[in-house]
Amino acid sequence: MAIILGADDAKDWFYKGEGAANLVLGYRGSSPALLGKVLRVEKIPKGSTRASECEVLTEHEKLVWADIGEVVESTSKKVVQQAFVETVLIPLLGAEHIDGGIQVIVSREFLKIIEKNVRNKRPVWRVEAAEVDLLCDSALLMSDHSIFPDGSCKEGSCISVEIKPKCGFLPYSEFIVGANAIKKSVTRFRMHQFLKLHKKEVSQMSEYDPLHLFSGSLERINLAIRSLFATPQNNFRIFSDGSLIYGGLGGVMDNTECEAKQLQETKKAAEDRAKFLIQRDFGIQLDSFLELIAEAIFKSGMLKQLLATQKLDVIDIEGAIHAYYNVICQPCLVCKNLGDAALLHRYSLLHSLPLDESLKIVREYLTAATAKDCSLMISFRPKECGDWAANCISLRSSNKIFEYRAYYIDMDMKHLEKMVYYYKSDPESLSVSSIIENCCISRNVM
Ligand SMILES: O=P(O)(O)O[C@@H]1[C@@H](OP(=O)(O)O)[C@H](OP(=O)(O)O)[C@H](O)[C@H](OP(=O)(O)O)[C@H]1OP(=O)(O)O
Ligand SMILES: Nc1ncnc2c1ncn2[C@@H]1O[C@H](COP(=O)(O)OP(=O)(O)OP(=O)(O)O)[C@@H](O)[C@H]1O
Ligand SMILES: [Zn+2]
Repeated sequence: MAIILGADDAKDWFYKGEGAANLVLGYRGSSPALLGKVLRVEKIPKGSTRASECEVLTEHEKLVWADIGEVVESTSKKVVQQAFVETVLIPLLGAEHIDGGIQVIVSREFLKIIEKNVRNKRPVWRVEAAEVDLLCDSALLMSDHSIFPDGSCKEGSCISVEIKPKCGFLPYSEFIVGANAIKKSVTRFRMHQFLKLHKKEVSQMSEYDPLHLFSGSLERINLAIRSLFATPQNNFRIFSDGSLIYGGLGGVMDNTECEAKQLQETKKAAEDRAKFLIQRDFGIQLDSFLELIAEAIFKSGMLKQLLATQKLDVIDIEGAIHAYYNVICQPCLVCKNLGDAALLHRYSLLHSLPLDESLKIVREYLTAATAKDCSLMISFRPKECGDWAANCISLRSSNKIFEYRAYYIDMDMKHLEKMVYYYKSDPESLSVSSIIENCCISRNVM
């Protein structure tokens, strides 16, 4: 029977977290069909007039995603998203770690009450940026990946982590112009860190280096996990029995308006609490827990598949943007403003590609963009007895065995029109990072 959530159901849902585009709610009611589930509700930027419920694929997007079948004719964005996961992502990432979820019907009254109930739990900057999209008539119901699903997890025995790994490789495209060559040696994540610091969105640079996490080397993965713990920002969270115990709720942990001392104290308190719960529930030290996470990432092979999907972005946005203009059949605004004849010649090769090749470049660029922005959730519980299974890890440092479950979350299809934003947002972070980097090199402080 189809699940329909109305006004009376709203009290059973509580704020669990959010990203830029969705609000995620946990369930505390008594319906067996909803226990252990989360509800992912779409948001809309404040002041936006876009009726997201009605917005399906544009004519150009239909061309790009023609391979995903009749769904391109669908009148529901949700159906298209589901088909994107099934037809595009599962073949690339494997079905084992993907939970597509199901769409459930939600009434406008339900959404209105939810919006009101969760407002004071949300970070202020998220409230100012976006609100629940009241025009949406459905939401995504999926398993809560911060807990084990079978209910056999006794209280205090499940600890999970969420990691947003971001882009794990350096681009090497021939279409990257000389002035942007820094992209080939400094990760996009690091450049964004400079930009975020400059804009005061974070109070310090992250120590995390995606190249370590994606390296395939257990030693470097360990290093990456330690850095994520040291500077979690919006890239790392820890949950105990589904409740957040470490990392920022709904956004970055840093609050740059806080006094540095206060920030340090808050961080230290969260760190102490995480250490305490890990010791109490798993009987291991923080160091061993971080090692457990690294082992699970290494063993699952998830980042290998994720990296391969990210690398579908072969020619970088500096190449793909020209294919985008081919797809939308408009004069290329990049080439239009270019005075360099050699560059114009290089890009003219892209403009002379047949349409199906341009479509492929754009489709793969957008697929890679999803893979660069998704997260992993890995939950752990001690394995007390029973058979050794493939998803078990024997922790050398503590002589204990743990079971893990790992999932990708946030697999949303990126809009075609975002290609222009990707192209335009590049120079901003490039200019900030190269200025700061040059300045640091000359002062020898890097
Ligand atoms: O552009 P990026 O790399 O900063 O990624 C955006 C993320 O910023 P981040 O750097 O992870 O803090 C951003 O995350 P936050 O809002 O910063 O938590 C979103 O995930 C955004 O995706 P969308 O707008 O929901 O489609 C992300 O946009 P996409 O680039 O993935 O489209
Ligand atoms: N299936 C799940 N189980 C448990 N928690 C979840 C699940 N899905 C999402 N969450 C929590 O909700 C938060 C927001 O979800 P999600 O990343 O899907 O939002 P988003 O708006 O699409 O993110 P982004 O900013 O990357 O676009 C996550 O960071 C995570 O903490
Ligand atoms: Zn062009």
